[in-house]
Amino acid sequence: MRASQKDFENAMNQVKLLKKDPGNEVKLKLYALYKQATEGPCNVPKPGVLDFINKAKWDAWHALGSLPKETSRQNYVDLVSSLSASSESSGQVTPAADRKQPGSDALVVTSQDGITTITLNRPDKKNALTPQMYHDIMLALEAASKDDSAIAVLTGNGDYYCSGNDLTNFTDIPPGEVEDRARSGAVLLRDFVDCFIDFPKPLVAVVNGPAVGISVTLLGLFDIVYATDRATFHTPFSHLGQSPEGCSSYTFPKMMGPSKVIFGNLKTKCNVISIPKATEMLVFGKKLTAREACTQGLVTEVFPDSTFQKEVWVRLKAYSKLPPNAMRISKQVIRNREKEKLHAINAEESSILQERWLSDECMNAIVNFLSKKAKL
Ligand SMILES: CCCCC/C=C/C(=O)SCCNC(=O)CCNC(=O)[C@H](O)C(C)(C)COP(=O)(O)OP(=O)(O)OC[C@H]1O[C@@H](n2cnc3c(N)ncnc32)[C@H](O)[C@@H]1OP(=O)(O)O
Repeated sequence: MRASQKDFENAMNQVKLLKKDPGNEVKLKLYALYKQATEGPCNVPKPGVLDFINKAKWDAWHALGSLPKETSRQNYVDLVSSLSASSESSGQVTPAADRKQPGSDALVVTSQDGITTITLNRPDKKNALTPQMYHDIMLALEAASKDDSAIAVLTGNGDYYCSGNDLTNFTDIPPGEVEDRARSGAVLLRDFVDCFIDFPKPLVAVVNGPAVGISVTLLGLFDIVYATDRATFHTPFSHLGQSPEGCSSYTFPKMMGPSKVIFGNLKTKCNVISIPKATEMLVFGKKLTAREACTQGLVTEVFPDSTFQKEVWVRLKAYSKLPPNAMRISKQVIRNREKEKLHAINAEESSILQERWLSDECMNAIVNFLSKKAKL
C-alpha cells in the first residue's frame, strides 16, 4: 500500500517526537527523502567542498537520483516508523541495529556485539558498486566512525566479495557530458577513498569470495583482511584501459616489497626475471590466489571456505571486546603519519583516472564487456 500525503505528514510530526537522536546518517537520509518526496530529484547547485554540512545534505539528496516522489514518500514513512518502533522498544543503545538503507537494498548495515558490518548486497551482479552504493558506503562509514561500535567490517553477500566498479556506470552518458561525468566520477572516487583513509576505528575486510578492481586496491587501507581460500584478488586495470586507485600505487609496492629476483633454470640458461609483485598485479593484471595475496602481505590470514564465517566472526567478536579507545589510538599511532601522503596520492590517482576514462582504450574495454565480448 502506498503512503498517502496524510501518512507523510504524520511521519514528519513523528520525527519531532523521537526519544533518541537517530544520528547523522539517518538524519541525512530523512532529509534526502523529504526533499525528493516534496521537490523531486536534486536540482540545485552542489555546495563548495568546505561547506561540509550542506555538501553532505546535497550528496544525500543527489544520491537518490530519479527515485519517484511517491517511492520517496513511502521510504520516508517506512524509515520513520522503524525509528519510532526502535526508540519505543528496548531502549537499546545500538544505533545501527539491523538497519537497512532505504532507497537502496544494495547495502545492508547492521550493528551488533560492538561490530558495525557493512554488507554489499547485489549478489546477482557480483556486488558491483553503483554510484548509490559509493555514497551509501561513505554515509555508513561516517556513521560507524561515530557510533558505539568498536570495529567496522566490510563484506559481501553471495559468492563474490565485490566485482569492482559497476561498468554500466559508464553507459547512458549523453554526448557532450562525457567530460563532466569523468570529472564527477573522479570527485566521487577521491571522496570515497578519503573516507577509508580517515576511518578512525579498526577496519576489517571479510573477503568472502573473489575481489576485483577497487575492492582489491582499497584493502591496503584496511587494518585486517581475512579471506576465504576461495577468494582471488584481481586488478585488471590495463585490460580496462584504466589505472590504479585506492592508493594502491603506494600501498601495494610498500607492502609487497622490492623486486623479487627469480633465476631461470641454469641448464636452459633462462634470463633473470625481476618484476615487483605489485607491478605484476597493477600493471599486468595478474590475479592472485588468497594464499599468494597472504604471502604478499595484502591478506592477513586465509581460512578454509567451509569454516570461514564461523572462525572469522568468533575472532572479530573477541577483538570487539577490547577497550575501544585504546584500539582507536593505536590505529592512529600506526596510520597518522601516512595520512597526508595517502590523501595526496589519492588525489593524484583520481585525476589520472579521470583522464583514462576519456581514453579510447577505456571506452573500447567497457563496450567489449557490455557487449559480452570480454570477461576477465
Ligand atoms: C567512481 C569510482 C570509480 C572507481 C574505479 C574502479 C575501477 C574498478 O573497479 S575496475 C574493475 C571493474 N570490474 C570488472 O571489470 C569486472 C567485470 N566483470 C566480470 O568480468 C565478470 O562479471 C566476473 C569475472 C566478475 C564474474 O564472471 P561470472 O562468474 O561469469 O559472472 P557474470 O559475468 O555472469 O556476472 C553476473 C552478472 O553480474 C554482472 N557484473 C559482474 N560484474 C560487473 C561489473 N563490474 N559491472 C557491471 N556488471 C557486472 C554481469 O554483467 C552479469 O550480469 P547479467 O548478464 O545481467 O546477469
